Amino acid sequence: MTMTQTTDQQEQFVNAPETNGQTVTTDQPKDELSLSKPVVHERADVVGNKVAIEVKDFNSWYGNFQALHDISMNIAEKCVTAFIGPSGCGKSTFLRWINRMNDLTMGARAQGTLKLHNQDLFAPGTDVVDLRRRVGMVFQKPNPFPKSIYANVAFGPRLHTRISKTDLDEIVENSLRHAALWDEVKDRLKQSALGLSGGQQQRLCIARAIAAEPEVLLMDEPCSALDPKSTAAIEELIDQLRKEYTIVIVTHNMQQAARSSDYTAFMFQGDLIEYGPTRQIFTNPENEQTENYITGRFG
Ligand SMILES: Nc1ncnc2c1ncn2[C@@H]1O[C@H](COP(=O)(O)OP(=O)(O)OP(=O)(O)O)[C@@H](O)[C@H]1O
Repeated sequence: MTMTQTTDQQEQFVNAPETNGQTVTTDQPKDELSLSKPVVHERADVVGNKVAIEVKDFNSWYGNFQALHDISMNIAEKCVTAFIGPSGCGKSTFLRWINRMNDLTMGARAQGTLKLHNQDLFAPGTDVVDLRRRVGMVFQKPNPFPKSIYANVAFGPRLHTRISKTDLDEIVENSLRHAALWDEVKDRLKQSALGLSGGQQQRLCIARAIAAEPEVLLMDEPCSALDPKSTAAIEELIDQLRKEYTIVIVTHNMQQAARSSDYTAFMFQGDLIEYGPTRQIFTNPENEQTENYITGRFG
């Protein structure tokens, strides 16, 4: 993997990239919607919040195909940041670098700066297993292990620490409570997680991520496989979790982004087009592409 190290410190402002000569051309066709210039935010979208994740001049490729172009942004601590944009624009690719899941993808490589709480995620010697504990991930399709409900939640703590049964019981209960699932499963902790409904399985996956005491929770379309009631439960949960965790969510659901997030990033064909407070993006976007997308004119 090629990484360019930079020594830049955290900046208390957000930069969306310009389409200057640095942007590498992809083989992806760009239609007329991409012709308007990406907005440059000069300042302050996360002012008032600490920066959890710092991204600077971040590029990513799959083989020769460039999937991300010069992404520069700060992601606020203990806030919800939503990534929106049409299919294939690079949302998941970006998310999967934050805990280096893309290390596992053949041909994936990245260049640029990505820091979590000022720690370079690509610095030599980075403990990727620990990074994935610090940056938990919840996927589109609930993916509980074929184990008991208890064992699913206990999995991370057992992996990372030597822990007594009493302490583990406490972590399991707390995590399930945090994930708003305890009352529904407390009498069947030893039963298979696969017997839970889809919505319950997704909350179990969130409990499993929380049990490892992460700093960041990544959620890649966490509700797209769920019914409206389960979706509402997850959104309510996100609202609770934002008090303790930095949450980065990818969603195709505009209402969900508008309801659940503090900041929204709009991406198109690998570029970060616009980024700012969710209210501003949804009520007064600066870029016509953003407006076209959120009003459903494409995507
Ligand atoms: N493993 C891979 N190998 C090659 N190309 C890939 C791979 N994964 C993604 N891509 C390409 O990278 C680009 C960005 O994909 P990505 O999945 O990040 O988009 P996305 O915005 O999350 O899309 P969606 O909303 O459909 O999930 C797409 O053109 C996609 O085809």
